[in-house]
Amino acid sequence: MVDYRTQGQIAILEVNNPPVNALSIHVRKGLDDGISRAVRDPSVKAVIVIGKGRTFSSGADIKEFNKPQEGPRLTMVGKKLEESDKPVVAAIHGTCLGGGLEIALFCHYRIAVKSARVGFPEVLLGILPGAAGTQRLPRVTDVAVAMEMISTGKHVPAPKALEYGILDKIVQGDLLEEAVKFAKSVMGKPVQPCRLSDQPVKGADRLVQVFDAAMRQVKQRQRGFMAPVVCLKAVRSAAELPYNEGLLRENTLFTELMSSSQCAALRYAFFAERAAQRWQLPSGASAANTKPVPVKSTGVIGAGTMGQGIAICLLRVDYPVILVEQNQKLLDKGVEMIQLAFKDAVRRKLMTEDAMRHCMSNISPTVDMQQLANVDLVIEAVYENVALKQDIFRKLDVICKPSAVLCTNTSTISIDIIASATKRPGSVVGTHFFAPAHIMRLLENVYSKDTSAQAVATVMDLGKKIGKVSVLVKTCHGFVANRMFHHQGQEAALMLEEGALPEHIDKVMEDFGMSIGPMKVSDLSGVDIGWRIRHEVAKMEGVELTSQTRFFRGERYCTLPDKLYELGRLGRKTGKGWYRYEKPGGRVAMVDDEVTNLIKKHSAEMGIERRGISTQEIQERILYPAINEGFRILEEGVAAKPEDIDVIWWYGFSFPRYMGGPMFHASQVGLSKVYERICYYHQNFPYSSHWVPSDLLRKLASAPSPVPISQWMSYSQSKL
Ligand SMILES: CCCCCCC[C@H](O)CC(=O)SCCNC(=O)CCNC(=O)[C@H](O)C(C)(C)COP(=O)([O-])OP(=O)([O-])OC[C@H]1O[C@@H](n2cnc3c(N)ncnc32)[C@H](O)[C@@H]1OP(=O)([O-])[O-]
Ligand SMILES: NC(=O)c1ccc[n+]([C@@H]2O[C@H](COP(=O)([O-])OP(=O)(O)OC[C@H]3O[C@@H](n4cnc5c(N)ncnc54)[C@H](O)[C@@H]3O)[C@@H](O)[C@H]2O)c1
Repeated sequence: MVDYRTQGQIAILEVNNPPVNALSIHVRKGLDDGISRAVRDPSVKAVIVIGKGRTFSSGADIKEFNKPQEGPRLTMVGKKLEESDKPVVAAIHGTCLGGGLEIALFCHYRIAVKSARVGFPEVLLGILPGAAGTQRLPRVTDVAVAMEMISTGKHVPAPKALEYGILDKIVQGDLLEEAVKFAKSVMGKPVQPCRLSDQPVKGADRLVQVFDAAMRQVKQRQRGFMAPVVCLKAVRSAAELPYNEGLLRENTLFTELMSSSQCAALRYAFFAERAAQRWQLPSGASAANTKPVPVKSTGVIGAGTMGQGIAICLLRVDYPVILVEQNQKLLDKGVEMIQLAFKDAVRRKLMTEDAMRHCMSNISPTVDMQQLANVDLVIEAVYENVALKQDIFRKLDVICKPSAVLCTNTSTISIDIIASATKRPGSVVGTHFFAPAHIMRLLENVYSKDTSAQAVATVMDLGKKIGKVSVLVKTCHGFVANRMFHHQGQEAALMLEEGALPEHIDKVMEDFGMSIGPMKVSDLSGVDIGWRIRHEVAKMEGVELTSQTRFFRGERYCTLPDKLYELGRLGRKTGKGWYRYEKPGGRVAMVDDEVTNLIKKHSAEMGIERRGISTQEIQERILYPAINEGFRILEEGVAAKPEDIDVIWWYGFSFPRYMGGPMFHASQVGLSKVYERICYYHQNFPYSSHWVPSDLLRKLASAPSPVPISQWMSYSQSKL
């Protein structure tokens, strides 16, 4: 796990723990033995710590977190490195994260290649750097930088780390050769000035202002999330206490966080997200045995809200995009909006002017679908209308080359239905982006009964290339995300007519931890989207939905969202929806009396006496129907595992990751309790089928002891 060798008077400790050199027990032991041996050996005059493979070190081994600590502790190993009288140089490439950076900070010098990145991502796991990181970083760089890095977990590129004083030098060429040269240059120099534990905290005189400002930011950015707050307190203690006392304080805070439910949720999230990438089809084809179609050119059909965002995603990573619209006016508008989004990114320093010009030069706008003849992959993003989508796919079948992957961004329509319009259903696959498509990280990829493994591999790979988190699900109406979210929308509307207001519902859910409440989400996606879906379904079933409709498909139906749509209040894009915005496309949601009056008038018309609705009721009526639907989705095999559902919620709906997603949340609340409340609402609202408890939930809730989330699927299969 750590190879020890000498090169002249230099000892080299090479960490070798693929794939990312996590500091597992054998690595800590290897480093401990290695430094002792180097210190003992009189012929050794300097030491280099370096990582083999793709990275220096990704930090502590997260898989060891729930187990009793064995072997030397990281702080003990670090202390030995620091106490060595022979200079110790950390030679960094790839990533140097968490415990990896702590090890580097115990070394007397740090050099790195330009492409390296350093950081303390512990906060994203709900903990803090617990091997002296909170005490040592503010001694090597300014306390403000330390607070920012530790409370956000952001990776810092090597040139910035050099500027911050975290690195001593950036080297070019072979890292080990450069490290040897560097080690020779410091051989024999006293190491005492390089021991961070002896250094004062930098910028301690500004501690109070820096701490207050950082705390304000953290609380505003990440409401309810404990770890960043505790991280800041730990760094503050570095400036307030002597080094050894600071270490004890860090340890106390670390232990507190490590045992929290938020940390458990975030560890779950870390592995769940990676597990989602290991997709498998019922045929046995999987990520491991399927190659994607090479994609060099792309097409997007529809330059509306979603088409624009999707095109931006593709252009940003250098894919040429043929953008197709139904007429020149809408095409020009779409291109203009894309340009505006890029300009905004330039203004916010997220890209350079040159990069923007390059992206724009890669768009070929057209109203002629024939231009798509040679593209490798097309994404359709026209209105949510079955006949229209089928017509488009019929044409694509004729126009596109045989190897092309034909994707649809439909948010609800079964991929089977769309694919059936072509003679190559194997090439048709859902790529469900979330609004705003160039910002939201989720890509819900959807396979039909015919989708080929290669088409699936292609869209999963595309997701990675454009920086999305992809989750693969089986087709059905609404897939996973919208199928679950739909019930939230229904319940929210029903609560509005019973007595709640949009701002109440949003406040409760935002206090729960959602970054924006469901009514604001509806405004963001567009009130027309839901309207189109409901009316499309009604049309297919030969039903006319009117302002008087109270039941649809045997279910209680609330016409409020339809009334909003009929007023032209389509959400942010028209500057009015459940809220008022400063302008069309505006972001600041303001309570609008017109909406309050509309809701109250609607309740009166429906003969409903409005009542106060408690926080608990709002929370449960928003979350539990979605959770119940999540269990049905698992029962039907639409999602392969609960973890996939939770990934969809973090990235598609900004569900607070530190609460683990709706399915993990249910497991924390206790399935028997969740089941009991769902039964209660089912009794009270018998005309809403989303309250009919799922069989899988019932089975798991009645298990003799709680079934861990990782075993839900195997438990349910064993009970079939
Ligand atoms: C217990 C008491 C300790 C007290 C002391 C505290 C010490 C310290 O302060 C705490 C920490 O360091 S906390 C740690 C702070 N550090 C972090 O939070 C860094 C977390 N890691 C990352 O951010 C990314 O993995 C990298 C950027 C390193 C690589 O990204 P990439 O190239 O896209 O690759 P990828 O696909 O992401 O990973 C490849 C495989 O490696 C696996 N794995 C990865 N890291 C692991 C780890 N630390 N561990 C175990 N496994 C880890 C990963 O699961 C995956 O496995 P799979 O079976 O193939 O699925
Ligand atoms: N808006 C969302 O939040 C969201 C999220 C995920 C998925 N979706 C889905 O994405 C799709 C598009 O939604 P949107 O919100 O971008 O709609 P939109 O109304 O903003 O844009 C649709 C665009 O398609 C164009 N179009 C229609 N017929 C066309 C044709 N024959 N050829 C070329 N272009 C044509 C329209 O002119 C329009 O510009 C829908 O299927 C929707 O369900 C929307």
